[in-house]
Amino acid sequence: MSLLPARRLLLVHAHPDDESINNGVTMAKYAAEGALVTLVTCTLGEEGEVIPAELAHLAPDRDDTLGAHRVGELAAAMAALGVTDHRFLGGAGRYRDSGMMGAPQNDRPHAFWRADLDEAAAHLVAVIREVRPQVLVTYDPNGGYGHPDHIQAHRVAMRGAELAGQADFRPDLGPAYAIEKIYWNCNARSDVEEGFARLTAAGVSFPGIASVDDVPGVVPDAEVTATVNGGPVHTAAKTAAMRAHYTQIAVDGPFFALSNDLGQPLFGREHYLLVHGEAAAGEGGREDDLFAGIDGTAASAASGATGVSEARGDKDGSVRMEEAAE
Ligand SMILES: CC(=O)N[C@H]1[C@@H](O[C@@H]2[C@H](O)[C@H](O)[C@@H](O)[C@H](O)[C@H]2O)O[C@H](CO)[C@@H](O)[C@@H]1O
Ligand SMILES: [Zn+2]
Repeated sequence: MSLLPARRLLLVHAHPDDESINNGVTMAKYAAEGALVTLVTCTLGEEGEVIPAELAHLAPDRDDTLGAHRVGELAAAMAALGVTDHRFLGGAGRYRDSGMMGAPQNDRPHAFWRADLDEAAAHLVAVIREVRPQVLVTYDPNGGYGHPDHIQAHRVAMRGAELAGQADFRPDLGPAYAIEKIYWNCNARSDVEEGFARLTAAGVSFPGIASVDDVPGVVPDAEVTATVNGGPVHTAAKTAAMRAHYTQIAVDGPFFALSNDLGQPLFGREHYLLVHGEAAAGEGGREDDLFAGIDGTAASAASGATGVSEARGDKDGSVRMEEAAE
C-alpha cells in the first residue's frame, strides 16, 4: 500500500534539458507546493553538441560519453527544481538520442525515433499506473520544433495515456488509470515578442540573436489555456536548472543560448494548451493552475476498468491506494 500526495504531475520529455527549458518554473512551483512531480526523459541526449571546449571529448564522435555526463547534469537540474522523482523511459539508455531530423543517427537500431510505439508506451503505462498523475504535460505533435525525439515523445506520451486507461491492456502493469488533464507545451506570442525586445535592449553577449520563429510552439495568445507564473523564486530555480545543463545551455541573466550561440529569452511564465479534460479558467479567461477543476483527493480510475484500485482521500488530501475486492 503506498501513500501518494494529493496532487500528481507527470511530464514526458525527449532529452535532458528540455524539462528545464520548457517547464522549469512549473516543476519548481508544484514541487515546492508538495505535489508529486514525476519526470520521464526518453533518451540520455547522447547526440548533443558540447558547448564547453574543455568537454569536447564527450561528443558522440569522440568518447561518446555525453549521455552519461548529461545524466549528471539532469540530476543537478532536478535538485535545483526540488524534483525527486525522475526516470528514463524503459531505464537509462534503453532509447538513444536520434539526432536532428534527417541525420544518419535517426536510423540507428536503438534510436528513439525508430522505437516501436506501443512497446515504448508500455514503459510509460507502468509509470502512469504507479504514480496516477491527474495532469500530464508533453509536447505538441510537432515536438515544438520538429526534433524527431520530441515528436516521438509526444506520440509515446499520448499513446501511453490512452493505454493506461484501458483495463484490458497489460493488467500486469497495474490497475487501469485515466489521466484527467493533458496539456501540450506552447509559448504565447506576446511573451515571446516582449522577451526578444528585452533581449535586444539589453545587448547581451551572445554571438547572435535567435528569432521568434526559433522558439518552439509559438501560438496566438488567445489559444493559450493555462499560464503558470513562476515569480522570482521559481524563475531563479528554472535559471539554476538550465545552468546545470551546461554542455547544452549557456545562461546570461534572463537570457540563454543553446549550442547554436543564438540568444533567446528565458521565460518566467510557462504556457500550455489543454488537449484533454475540462478547462477551469479564471476571470481572465486562462487557468493559472494546471490542477484547476481537479478534486485533489480523488484519483480518477478508468470507467469500466476491472481490478481498479479504490482511492481513499485522507484528511490531508493524500491518496491511499488499495486494491479493490475482485
Ligand atoms: C533543446 C533540445 O531539444 N536540444 C537537443 C538538440 O540540440 C540541438 C542540436 O544539437 C542542434 O544541432 C544545435 O544547433 C542546437 O543548438 C541544439 O540545441 O538535438 C540534440 C541531438 O538530438 C539533443 O541532444 C539536444 O538535447
Ligand atoms: Zn530536446
